[in-house]
Amino acid sequence: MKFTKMHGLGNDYVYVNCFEEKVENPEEVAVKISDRHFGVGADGLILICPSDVADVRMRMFNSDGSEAQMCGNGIRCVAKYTFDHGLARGDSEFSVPGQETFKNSLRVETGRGILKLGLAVGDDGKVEKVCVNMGQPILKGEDIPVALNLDEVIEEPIEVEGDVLRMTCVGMGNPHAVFFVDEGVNSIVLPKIGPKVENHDLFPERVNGHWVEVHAPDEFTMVTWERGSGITMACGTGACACGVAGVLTGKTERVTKAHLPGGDLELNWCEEDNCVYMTGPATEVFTGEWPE
Ligand SMILES: N[C@H](CCC[C@H](N)C(=O)O)C(=O)O
Repeated sequence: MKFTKMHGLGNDYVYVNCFEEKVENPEEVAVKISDRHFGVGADGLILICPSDVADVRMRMFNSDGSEAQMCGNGIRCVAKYTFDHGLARGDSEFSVPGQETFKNSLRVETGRGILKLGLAVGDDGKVEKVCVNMGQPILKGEDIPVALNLDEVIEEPIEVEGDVLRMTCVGMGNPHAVFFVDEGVNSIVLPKIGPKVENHDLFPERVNGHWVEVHAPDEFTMVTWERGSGITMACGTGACACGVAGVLTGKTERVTKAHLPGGDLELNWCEEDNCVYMTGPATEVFTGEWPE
């Protein structure tokens, strides 16, 4: 099975072009291929598949084999692969309301519907940066899902490891729990608190956890414990959830820069269409053959 290793800010996945390859049991392949000692090494597996309703379809599997509805860093790499490898032409325009316009765009079918994205193409004709319309944030507790009968989950108390933390929950197709910390994100012991949050009883489908330090109304730093993958260098859907949580809690504005361990993402929760726009890089590292 041919694969391409790509990453978005160090959130790295093994990508398989399913226009050419067939992956029988992606859940099992994801676990084996993600192993950083006995496999290729990645945060998971992403399949780029034909679609009847968009240019391509993305299926995303965490390193524990669980399938997720969306992946922000992943969809930027799917767009880059699709354009660079000629799976689709991407020759229609894309614009962020009141902001920049991209002359190349693609539509990707995901677990949360069809998402549109703009491509910034370099002089070499390859995609360098992608602006994704990530859709509208999901705020109602039961839709995120989190077992709280609330229309919005903002700074709600949750007991973790004997401590009471204040949690803001946002869905981006997948579930996110956001914790604002005053003492700085370097104080967070992710291997200890991450799994407790991921598997907390309040989350029927588990959850991605993020700890956020706000520096200014337009800038924050975040660290992540991902559902199904643990600590990652970046989480695109998570960054969007943190950007939305910042507005809901009055801690940040709608346009923010997120600093993640692997680099920065530009976020804009657009008032005009209530959609979250995320802009960041996508990188192709190497290709290879997986023996099975
Ligand atoms: N672990 C996530 C999927 C990957 C999300 C992340 N890598 C991103 O860039 O959005 C989940 O199970 O919901």
